[in-house]
Amino acid sequence: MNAANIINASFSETGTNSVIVIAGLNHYFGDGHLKKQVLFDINLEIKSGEIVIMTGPSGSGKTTLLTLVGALRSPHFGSLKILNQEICGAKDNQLVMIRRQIGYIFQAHNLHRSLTAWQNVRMGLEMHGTFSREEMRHHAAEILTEVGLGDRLNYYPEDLSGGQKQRVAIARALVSHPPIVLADEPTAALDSKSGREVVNLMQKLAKEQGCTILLVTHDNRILDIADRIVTMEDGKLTSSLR
Ligand SMILES: Nc1ncnc2c1ncn2[C@@H]1O[C@H](COP(=O)(O)OP(=O)(O)OP(=O)(O)O)[C@@H](O)[C@H]1O
Repeated sequence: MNAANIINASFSETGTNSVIVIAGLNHYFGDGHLKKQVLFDINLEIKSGEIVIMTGPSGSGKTTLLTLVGALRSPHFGSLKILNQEICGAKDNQLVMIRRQIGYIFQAHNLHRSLTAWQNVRMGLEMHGTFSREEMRHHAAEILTEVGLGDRLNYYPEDLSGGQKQRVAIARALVSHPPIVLADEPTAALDSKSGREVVNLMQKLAKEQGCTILLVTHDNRILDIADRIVTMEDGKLTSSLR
């Protein structure tokens, strides 16, 4: 059984379908007199397959919460369970295992400039170490075709438009069918038409794969893809709308 299977097995044993459970979470930056609390008593539960959008003013703590959910840093106080694994106080190797279950999409697509679209997406599978070279080639080509880039497999990022690059990033995040996808301002660098295409694509693939999405955005034009909208203000979750 590999790392991913161990997590999936323990998740299904719980009988719950909440993939993200946050309770009484507090987080700080800095030390001593520079110590500043940025998240205050966050409580949030996200169910399997839900698309949740988090909005709120700049500096309110959205990205900080997203990086904690992504196991990219450890919370200071409270409880944060991802796929039934406690992140608070988790060891580095446990955090690495959890990260393998999460697809990340950022504002800047973060593609490797020296790799083609196909190679960039294949990287999303290589870290799992469970796919043969042929399977990786096949799955990468298949998902790039699904996002409308079947004729751009061998293009380098610099030869693709902003929207196409973001579609490669979506393909890379979703190629391994992760149970959770986290997206930070995925449309911020795109015009409204490309932004709409990108979120429609994320919604379609997520619903097909049954994956949960937590997406941070200032872009009011894409709020309609959410099953639920939560708002962060001054480090506190202030509202939750369905
Ligand atoms: N690494 C860090 N060290 C110190 N303070 C930080 C760090 N990262 C963020 N902060 C502070 O934490 C607070 C929340 O920042 P965060 O980036 O989470 O907000 P945000 O809501 O995502 O903002 P934006 O919408 O502008 O991206 C801000 O006051 C920010 O200055």
